[in-house]
Amino acid sequence: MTSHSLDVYGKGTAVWFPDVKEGWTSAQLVSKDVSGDNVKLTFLTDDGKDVVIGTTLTKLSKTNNAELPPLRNPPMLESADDLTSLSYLNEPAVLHTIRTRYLQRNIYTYSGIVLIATNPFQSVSLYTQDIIQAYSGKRRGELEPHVFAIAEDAYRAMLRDEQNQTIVVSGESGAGKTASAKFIMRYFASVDDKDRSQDVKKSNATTSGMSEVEEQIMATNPIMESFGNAKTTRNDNSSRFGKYLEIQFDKNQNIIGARIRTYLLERSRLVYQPETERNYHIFYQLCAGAPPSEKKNLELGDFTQFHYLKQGGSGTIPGVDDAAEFETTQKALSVIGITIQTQWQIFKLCAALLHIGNIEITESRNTAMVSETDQALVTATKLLGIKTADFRKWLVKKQIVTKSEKIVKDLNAQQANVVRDSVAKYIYANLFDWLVNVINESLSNEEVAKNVSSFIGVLDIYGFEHFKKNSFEQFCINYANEKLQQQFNQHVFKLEQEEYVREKINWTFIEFSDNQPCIELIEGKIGILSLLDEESRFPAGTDSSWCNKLYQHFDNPTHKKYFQKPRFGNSSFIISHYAHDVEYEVENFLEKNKDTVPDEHLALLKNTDFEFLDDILTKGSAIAAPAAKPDAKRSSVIAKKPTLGSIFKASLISLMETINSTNVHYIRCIKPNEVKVAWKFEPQMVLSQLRACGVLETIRISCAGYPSRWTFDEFVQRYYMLVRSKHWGPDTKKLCSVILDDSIKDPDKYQVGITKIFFRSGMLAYLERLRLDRLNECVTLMQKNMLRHMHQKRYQALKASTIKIQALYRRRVAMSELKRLREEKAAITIQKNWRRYIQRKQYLRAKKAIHKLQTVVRGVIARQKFEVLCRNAASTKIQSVYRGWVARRDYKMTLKRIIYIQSCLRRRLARAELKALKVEARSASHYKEVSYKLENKVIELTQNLEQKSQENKTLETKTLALESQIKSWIERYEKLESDSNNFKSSTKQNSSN
Ligand SMILES: Nc1ncnc2c1ncn2[C@@H]1O[C@H](COP(=O)(O)OP(=O)(O)OP(=O)(O)O)[C@@H](O)[C@H]1O
Repeated sequence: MTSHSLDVYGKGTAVWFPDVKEGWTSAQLVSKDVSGDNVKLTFLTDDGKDVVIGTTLTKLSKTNNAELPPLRNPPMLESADDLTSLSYLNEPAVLHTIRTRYLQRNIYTYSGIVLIATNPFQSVSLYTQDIIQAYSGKRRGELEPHVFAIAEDAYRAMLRDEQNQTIVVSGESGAGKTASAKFIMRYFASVDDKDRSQDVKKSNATTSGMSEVEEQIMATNPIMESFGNAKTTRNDNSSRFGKYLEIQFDKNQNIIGARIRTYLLERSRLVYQPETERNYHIFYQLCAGAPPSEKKNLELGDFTQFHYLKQGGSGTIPGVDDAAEFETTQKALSVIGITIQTQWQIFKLCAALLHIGNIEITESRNTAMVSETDQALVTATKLLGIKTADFRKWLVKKQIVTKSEKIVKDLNAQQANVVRDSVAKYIYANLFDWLVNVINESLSNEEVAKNVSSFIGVLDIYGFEHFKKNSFEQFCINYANEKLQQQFNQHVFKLEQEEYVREKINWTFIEFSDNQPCIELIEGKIGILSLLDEESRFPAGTDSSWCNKLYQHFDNPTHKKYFQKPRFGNSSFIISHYAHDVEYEVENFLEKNKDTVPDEHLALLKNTDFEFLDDILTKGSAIAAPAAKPDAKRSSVIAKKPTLGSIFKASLISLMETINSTNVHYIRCIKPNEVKVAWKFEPQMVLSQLRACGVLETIRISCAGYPSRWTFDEFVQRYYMLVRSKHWGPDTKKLCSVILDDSIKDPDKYQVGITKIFFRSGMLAYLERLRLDRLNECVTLMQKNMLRHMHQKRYQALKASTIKIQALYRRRVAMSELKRLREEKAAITIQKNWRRYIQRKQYLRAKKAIHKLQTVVRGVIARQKFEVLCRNAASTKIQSVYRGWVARRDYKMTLKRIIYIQSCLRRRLARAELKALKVEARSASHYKEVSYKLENKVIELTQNLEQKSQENKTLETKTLALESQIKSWIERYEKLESDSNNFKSSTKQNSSN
């Protein structure tokens, strides 16, 4: 973890403070006070508490700012799928990222070359055939982090580099190692590699889509789990052994075989299980699933019948049907090629072990006793094919061989129990080894071995363990983890430095705390293990004598860093492992290390009538001591039986040789909570595992170098805005240099390689802050421009609207003007017509007046004539004619009056109508129509006028006719007058005559 200058701690800076419950809690710097040498920083935590840090600049520079809280990453990095892309690579950042992702249901996260897998404790849909196919052919990083990506990576590396591969899966019990290893196996067995030529693809595929050998490899899982897994408090299906499975490929990349190597099977479980735990599954399966006849033969009953099965008090596992599991185991054994007959021999041996456990050992006067008729003893020896009496004898007695004689001594009950259990453990361990051997022979025979071109190994091994009470098992497990951690560190640094060299950047060797001294302390020539072996070989050796030797050798300043004697007591020692200090109780170390079975029992077992037992003892032992190099000086009996410690050391050395000859990939499984509840994240628990699996240590080490690296393209894409646009161009490397020169003043903070830029820790966060500031500036500028643009748009819209309104208004005014003009024109026309009409009327009136005058004149004349006629006593005819004329004239007058009145009426009507039409015409919408109407009215009126004039003409003609008649009447009247005159004159003459 690198420290950061005080400048980085600006107001608002997010940091982390340790928290008892959450591991770390986030806080923000709310005030920073630097006066002279004094520094006062006040932080406000997320849960509302103030934290004040008061220090001095001198102190800070001395401690390299160690007092300052670790910095929190910018939000965009906080759920990064690779921890190495975090700018501040510190413990809280790592924890927070894994936690954030886990709560987002992302169980996988990369930490550089490591895949961190956080157990979901729930079935997740991440392992379907579609997903398997999706990862096929993809490079790591192309898709979300996944166990398949690691498997694919290993496969591709094997093809590309023609190098064997190893995937190391580690983690504490229940973290998901076996689950991950099985997903990897399934991936290889069922992936359909697109790059593989069609003719070699799964040529001998079965109905499952897998080849026969792939099915066999998958079948190893139920077998190994039945015989090597058990229910523990931490995991219902806990593997009680380490396993390295080599999946073997031929030159066509077909899986052609497999080979299993196992490590340190927990033998003690066979004879003792802590509360709530179980023995190996196979025993419960056998009791639940064996047919009645077999049960009878093997004298089996319910599991509660057996001491070795009922000590934990937990015979069943929720959700697990042991009888059904028994069937699965049998099927798997058949798939591997173990005949039904052999299978029942295996089960017979298992039954015999259960009966051994039931042999009752009593004690009398400090001497162990076993009844001759003990049913369990009889059944066990019957099933094992050994002599009951001999077996009984060597259960309660032991033989001490000296140079001169053999002495037989009684054992007490406790010792006898140890002997009984050691025989059972020995047989079971050999059975287990034999099974592994058979599986290997079946999956990788000589023929296969000849064609193996490369392999991918999957190491499913127990992670670092530290409990309240730690014993031999934890010691071996932690020793293995020390070895693996060393390999991991070396690998990471090798890779790291290879990359620095490849990228041609200046680098100095990064110092890291190598755990070699700790390994040396354990496995060295005069190390803890060799002292243990030595003590185990001494007949008088005890745990405490061994412990004292340890103190003598290692409780000194030279070893202080890795070995300590506890302050109280003399029965334990502390080893400072890379992950944790662990205190080991020495009790039973020797016993467990020796794991001895008395020679008498060995001999007895060797002489068995049960051929299968003989077979497993021969083959099993062969595996159990592969690399043991017995010391020739030691007694022959002991030399034959290497200690468990030496076996483990030898197998571990061999494993490390294998691993070191391969290209290694790492999966660290994390158990997020103790109660096995889905999606529950207990930060403290995860933190301790991250420490234990070396993730935090690796991160700490990688921070010493250049932990963050970006390709030029990636870098330019994210940070191009940090420089002016005139620098932007297609040459990304050049642009990177410009950005870096401009942004980072201290050249030690980064290095430019051939394809990448390497940054010191914290630099990305710094660049992110610059980027954010720049974006904020841009945002302000954009806001300004946007506001201008918006106002401009609004102004333009307003202007356009105003112009439109103005145009509309003008149009409306013009329209009304037009309307007015049109109305005016119509009025003029009406007036013109009206005037014409009036003129016509006047003319007619004048004409009528003339006629009237004429009539009057004529009347006067006629009247004068009539008067003359009257006066002259005109004839009655003339008078009557005259009266008739008067009557006609009156009639005519009346008629004319009527006509006049009618025309007046019509005129009034026309005027009213015209007025109405005018009103109508004034309405805008009907203007045209009304004007048409008016025109029509005018036309109609004109027509009326014409009709009237026609009528007038008729009247005129009639008047003329009347005039001519009057004329004729006048003429006749004049004639009549002349006649009357003539008549008068004749009358006068006559009278004169
Ligand atoms: N990826 C996963 N998806 C769903 N469940 C899982 C996953 N990984 C682990 N588990 C669950 O966690 C349980 C414990 O896992 P597993 O047995 O693999 O742990 P382990 O690390 O091998 O433990 P041990 O060291 O005790 O053998 C499994 O039985 C399974 O229920």
